[in-house]
Amino acid sequence: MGSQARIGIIGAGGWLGKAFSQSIVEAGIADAEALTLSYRSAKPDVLPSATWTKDNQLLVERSDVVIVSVRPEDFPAVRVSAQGKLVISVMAGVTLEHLARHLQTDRIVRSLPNGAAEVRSSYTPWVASEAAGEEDCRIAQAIFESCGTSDRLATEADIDYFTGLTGSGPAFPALLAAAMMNHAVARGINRDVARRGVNALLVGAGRLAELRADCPNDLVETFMAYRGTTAAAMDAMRAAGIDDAVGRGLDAAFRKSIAMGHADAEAPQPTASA
Ligand SMILES: NC(=O)C1=CN([C@@H]2O[C@H](COP(=O)(O)OP(=O)(O)OC[C@H]3O[C@@H](n4cnc5c(N)ncnc54)[C@H](O)[C@@H]3O)[C@@H](O)[C@H]2O)C=CC1
Ligand SMILES: O=C(O)[C@@H]1CCC=N1
Repeated sequence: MGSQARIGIIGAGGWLGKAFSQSIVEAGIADAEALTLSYRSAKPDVLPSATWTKDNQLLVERSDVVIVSVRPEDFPAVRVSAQGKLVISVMAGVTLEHLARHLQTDRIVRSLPNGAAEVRSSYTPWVASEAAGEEDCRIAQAIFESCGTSDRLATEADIDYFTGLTGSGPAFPALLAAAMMNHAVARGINRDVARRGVNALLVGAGRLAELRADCPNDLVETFMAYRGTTAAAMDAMRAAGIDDAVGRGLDAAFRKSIAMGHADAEAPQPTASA
């Protein structure tokens, strides 16, 4: 398919759809002219030389690869036949089996990027259906790596697990940062100063992790070794159950992803295409 791959993105006006459409062009996987992008209400004002449409069946017909990037609850209303096409889903909880049945193709890649795709720093795990060939997997991986890093996983259950671990993952440092900011403000620290300080440490911690490429446990141990303020804080956080809280959160995300897949299986079959 090379640089002239014809790629369609259903839901290209959204957070991930917009990020992928831009990163695909930036990485030279497809020219903007080879992209067909769909939206539901207002036409986005990015990539003006791509073809923008509200007609998802037209999008499929104009594309060799179709990326589905609508919210899971909006997927049943996407009534298209993608027979013979490679479909790449980024939707949480929608199984390979449901994708194949609903979109009428057996060439499927199910993936789970994260919101850092917007800054080309997603981590995107993925699995492929049996009928997806080597070239299908190659282009899928190139698309994922246009906005970060990626790994092919062994099983679909692993995708359900990674949905919480890395798909939802950027929310968790944000949750920690929000708790820190709330604590600072409750102590009477000026809100803007607290926001700048906490945002800066979030970015700094990310850059440190990128530079050192350590296992997170090693970074924690480096701080613990001072036996100073940081160790006092982390000992107190662990005693309060931070490891247990994180484990419970990841288990809840895994269960939710599996439950979304079961809800799909029980959903009524689509009756029409286009
Ligand atoms: N945002 C995130 O951090 C992550 C999201 N995901 C998954 O990616 C998918 C998209 O998520 P976001 O981009 O965050 O959601 P979003 O709500 O920003 O984007 C979805 C877009 O799809 C459009 N849409 C809905 N039905 C449509 C239709 N029939 N035709 C054309 N466009 C339609 C909506 O108007 C919206 O612009 C979801 O399924 C989500 O589970 C996966 C990993 C991370
Ligand atoms: O919360 C969600 O369902 C989506 C999938 C992973 C991140 N956002």
